[in-house]
Amino acid sequence: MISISELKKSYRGAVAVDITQLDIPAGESFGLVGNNGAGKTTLFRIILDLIRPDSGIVMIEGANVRTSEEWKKHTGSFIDEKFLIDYLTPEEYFGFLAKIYGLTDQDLQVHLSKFEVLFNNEILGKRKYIRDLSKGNKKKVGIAAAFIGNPAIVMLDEPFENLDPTSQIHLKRIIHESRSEKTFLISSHDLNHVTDICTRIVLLEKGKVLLDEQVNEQTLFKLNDYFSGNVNSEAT
Ligand SMILES: Nc1ncnc2c1ncn2[C@@H]1O[C@H](COP(=O)(O)OP(=O)(O)OP(=O)(O)O)[C@@H](O)[C@H]1O
Repeated sequence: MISISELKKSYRGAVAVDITQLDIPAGESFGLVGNNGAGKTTLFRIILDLIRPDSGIVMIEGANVRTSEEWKKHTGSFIDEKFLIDYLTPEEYFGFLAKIYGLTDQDLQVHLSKFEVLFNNEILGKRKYIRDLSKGNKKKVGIAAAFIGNPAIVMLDEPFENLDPTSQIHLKRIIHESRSEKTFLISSHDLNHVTDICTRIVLLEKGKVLLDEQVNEQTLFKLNDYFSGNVNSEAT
């Protein structure tokens, strides 16, 4: 369970995140949507203790992320390319993480085999440094890394961005297959994908929760209306 209370973050007086209460139960596939600048990445960064909020608390499994290290053992994430180590090859990077999480070489091979189709023969065995991979392939490395150690919680910021359509489909399959055993937090501008893989959608506007609902047959229509400007905030 992730519990967010009275969370506020502003930059030079401009609100980036303002959330009174948001609870994400274990096993939920939580989708976060919102226009550019709505506060999605800021929220994810605060949850991961990468940014200090002005006020408020984020708890993961009962541990305050600001003061505990405990949550890190069961939280995998990929927010952006800064998570990667550019001067390593993907194999070296995965091996480095495997050591941190106490995986054997065999464990790591089993893990990576789940990403074989997504990797499309472009990631492993290429003797390329991560810095020389395409944006989409870097994203694949980061996503596969987020799953290392079999974390109970996986947070992915815009995972479909820069992936070709085939890779997007493979990534959706990977997420679908592990939905029963993990809590996912996924931000995305792709309304079709996010409503397809998530069980709950939260729409942020100027840092505030504008819509919070279990995905149903109306959700995609509502979101399309909102993003096409057909409704105002109150009507959503
Ligand atoms: N380091 C920073 N300094 C100043 N303002 C910031 C900083 N980081 C974020 N912001 C501001 O906070 C607000 C929320 O930004 P954030 O990146 O969280 O939005 P987002 O929903 O992830 O947007 P996008 O869809 O474009 O990725 C924006 O107004 C942004 O300009």
